[in-house]
Parts: sequence; structure tokens; C-alpha cells
Amino acid sequence: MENTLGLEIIEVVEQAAIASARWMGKGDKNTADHVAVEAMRERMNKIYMRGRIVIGEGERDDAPMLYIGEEVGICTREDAHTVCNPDELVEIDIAVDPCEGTNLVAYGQPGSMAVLAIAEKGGLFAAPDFYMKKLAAPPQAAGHVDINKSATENLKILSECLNRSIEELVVVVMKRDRHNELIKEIREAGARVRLISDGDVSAAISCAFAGTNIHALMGIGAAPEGVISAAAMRCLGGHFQGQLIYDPAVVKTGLIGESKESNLERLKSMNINDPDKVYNSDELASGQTVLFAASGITPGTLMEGVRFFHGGARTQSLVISSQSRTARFVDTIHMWDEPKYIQLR
Ligand SMILES: O=C(COP(=O)(O)O)[C@@H](O)[C@H](O)[C@H](O)[C@H](O)COP(=O)(O)O
Ligand SMILES: [Mn+2]
Ligand SMILES: [Mn+2]
Repeated sequence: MENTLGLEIIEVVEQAAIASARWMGKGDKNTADHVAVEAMRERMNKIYMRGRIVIGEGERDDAPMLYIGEEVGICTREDAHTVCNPDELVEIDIAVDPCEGTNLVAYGQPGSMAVLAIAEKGGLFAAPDFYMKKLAAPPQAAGHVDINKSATENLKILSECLNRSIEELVVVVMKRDRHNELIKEIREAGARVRLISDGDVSAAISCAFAGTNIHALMGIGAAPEGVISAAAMRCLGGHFQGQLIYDPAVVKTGLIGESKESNLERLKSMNINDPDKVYNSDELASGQTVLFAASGITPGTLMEGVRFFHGGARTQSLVISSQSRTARFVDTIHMWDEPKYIQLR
């Protein structure tokens, strides 16, 4: 599955990032999101695959494209039978977030990316658009930290696993009222907190890379982003756990309904019978082959954002594969006009 797909998905996220980056700083998050969706879908539909969106523009965005259940790939073309035999094409499941951090793009803030994860059919948890409590940590701490433990306990474990003092640890937390107690606890334990307004995928994955100065992600974000983060963390050997949040007393606004009972019913209708289950990364991304690709829209901890120049643009992307056990940073110059010169730095 991996060989050519790995190369093609780089272009999928690059095209989405370029489209969205044109709307960077324009204060219009819906358009920044919409153009990324369109660009991602257009490039995806050129790939020789039978893809199915399992995480996409779902309940949250009420969008007509890249919706959950949508078929993508070359077979969606009207004349598909003239170019391929669907029976010979691999069936894959795809989780997409064409513009992860729409607010970040709209207001020119760091940390947004176009991102997707792929596995063979059935290899990704089709997470509902609920909240998810998340814990991400570097590979050295994988299986040692635990989402059921307190932040204080996990920071002690992290400090031992990483052989550094708690004061030397940085924890990313989304700046939300629901995290006020958590932030207080982390600070009292001695660690430092980096607050982000949006974009917890970037924060989660950054934990797996030494040198980012991010040692953990704690708190509650969205569940679809949890699955996408888990796909990368599974390939990288990092720690990722997620637990769905369905109680409106825990998160008062946003993705879930106001009644705990109806939220539980909604989960049940999606065949989630143990709503309190803690999922590990290899349960959220259980496929034998898992691929992850992201391209920076605005600059972030891991990747540069899109940089336009006269007649082209430069992107930086990250492609991670469980099969080849590689994490590739791909620096691409896109030339729309005849280039006069290519600037190296
Ligand atoms: O920041 C985020 C928004 O994602 P997007 O809608 O694709 O731009 C995500 O990284 C978060 O995981 C999440 O969506 C967020 O925490 C949930 O929203 P909120 O109710 O504002 O906390
Ligand atoms: Mn997102
Ligand atoms: Mn998004």
C-alpha cells in the first residue's frame, strides 16, 4: 500500500496547505477551511485507490465535501472504468483534517496544518465528533505515564523517564476554562505550561520529537483530532491515550449535546458501548499499515508554513509510515511559472 501512496499523500496535504495559506490572516476561517477541503479532495480523487473517509468534515462543519462515508480516489471519476479496475485497487480508510487550526490560519497564528492519516480498511477508529481527554508524551515515557493518573503523578514519571527535573518539563494545554484546574496543578507541580488557543494535533505529535521543547500534551480537545494524532504517535512510538468525554458538566460548550443521557445514546448508536474506555494509540490507529501526512499552513513547532514567492510557493511537510518506519520531512518548491531562480534559504 505504502510505496506510491506515501508520495501522493504528500501532494494531497501540500495542495490543501497552499490553498488555505492564501487565506492566512484574512480573518475568514470558513473560507480558509473550505478551500483546503476542496484542494484536498481534488488531489485525492486522482489517486489510484478506493478510499473512504472515516473522519472528515462531519457534524461540526456540516460540509458537503470530505464528509464521513464519502468515497474518494480515482474510482469516483465518471469515466473510472476506462482508467482502472476497481477490484485491483486497495481499499483504505482515511481520516482528514484539511485545515487543522482554522482560527490559527484566519488570524495568522502558528501551529496550523493540513493533515490526514491512512490505514487499510477498518484500521482507524471512526471517532465521533465528541471531545476527548488526551495524554501525549515522548517515546521514553510510553506506557509509563497514564491518563488515569493525576497530572502531578505523570509529571514525576515523565521527569524520571526523560531524566530531567519537573521544572525542565513543558506541557502544552489548550487555553480553555475547562483546563483551569489542570493548569494550576501542572504549575504547582513545578512544570511549565505552554497555552495554545487551537491546534492540539501539532502539540501531540511534537512530544515525539526531541528538541521541540514540548514534553506532554494534557487536557481535552476534539476526538477526531485525537485519532489523527494517535496515528502519528503510533508510528513514532510515542505515548498517546484518549478517552471520550460525553458529560456536558466536564465541557460545557461546543461539540457535545447538553444532556449526558442523549450523548450516551448517540455513542451507543455508533456502537460505542463502553463510553469510558481509555484508548491507546494502537487501538485508535490499529491498522497493520498506518500512514500520516501533514503540511504546515502557518509555521509551527515541526514544520514551516507555506511561503509564497512570485510564481510559486514553498511548503514543508511530514510523512510518517509504520511500514517503512520513517518520518520524512519534505521540503517542496512548487513552480507555477517558469522559475527565474530557486532560492535555497
Ligand atoms: O483547535 C482545534 C480546532 O480544529 P479545527 O476546527 O479543525 O480548526 C483542534 O485542534 C482541537 O482539538 C479541538 O477541535 C478543540 O479543542 C475543540 O473545540 P473547543 O470547543 O474550542 O475546545
Ligand atoms: Mn481540527
Ligand atoms: Mn479543521
